[in-house]
Amino acid sequence: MSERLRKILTLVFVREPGKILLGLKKRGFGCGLWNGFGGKVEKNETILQGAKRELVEECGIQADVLERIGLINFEFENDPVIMEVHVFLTFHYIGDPVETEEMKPEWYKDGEIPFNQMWPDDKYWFPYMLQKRKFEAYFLFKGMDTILDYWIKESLNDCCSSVNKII
Ligand SMILES: Nc1ncnc2c1[nH]c(=O)n2[C@H]1C[C@H](O)[C@@H](COP(=O)(O)OP(=O)(O)OP(=O)(O)O)O1
Repeated sequence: MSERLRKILTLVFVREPGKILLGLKKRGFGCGLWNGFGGKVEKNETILQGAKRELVEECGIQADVLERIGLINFEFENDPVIMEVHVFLTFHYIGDPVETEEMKPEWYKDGEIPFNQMWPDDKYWFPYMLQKRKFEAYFLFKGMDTILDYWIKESLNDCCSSVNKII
């Protein structure tokens, strides 16, 4: 089997009944798009620790309990790197969201999520996340805007990555 490089990332959604906290990415990958809060997992931390750290860093919110709700693998055409994104959810958090150098947070009603200003894959898997249905998904992208292939299934294994090499 050929060696694949995996980038492990987190993505956290803070919820209130009927509402979700999104952040407008102000720089870097996904700049100008609304998303949850997260980023690369560092070498000295677990995926869960990385998720909690990024949530504090990006919007000042502390969440002691995060529920792992989804796992999404992203591939880009002609790119050997697989992005493995671990999606978490919480209704229990401490603090008010604050704008940071990286993200501008804003609450959205479940029915008013700005999918036209989000990653194109989000509209496929958000319904699972919003309904607390665990899911796994795969998306093959051409560039940043075009989805060439994808699948979603309603289940989530306990095991994390089949990492050959984490970058
Ligand atoms: N296609 C798609 N849909 C939904 N969400 C995402 C993607 N691609 C993604 O990368 N993401 C998510 C996964 C992460 O939460 C962020 C990207 O993290 P990034 O900003 O690259 O990581 P940081 O560690 O914060 O980066 P620095 O700017 O600090 O270097 O988007």
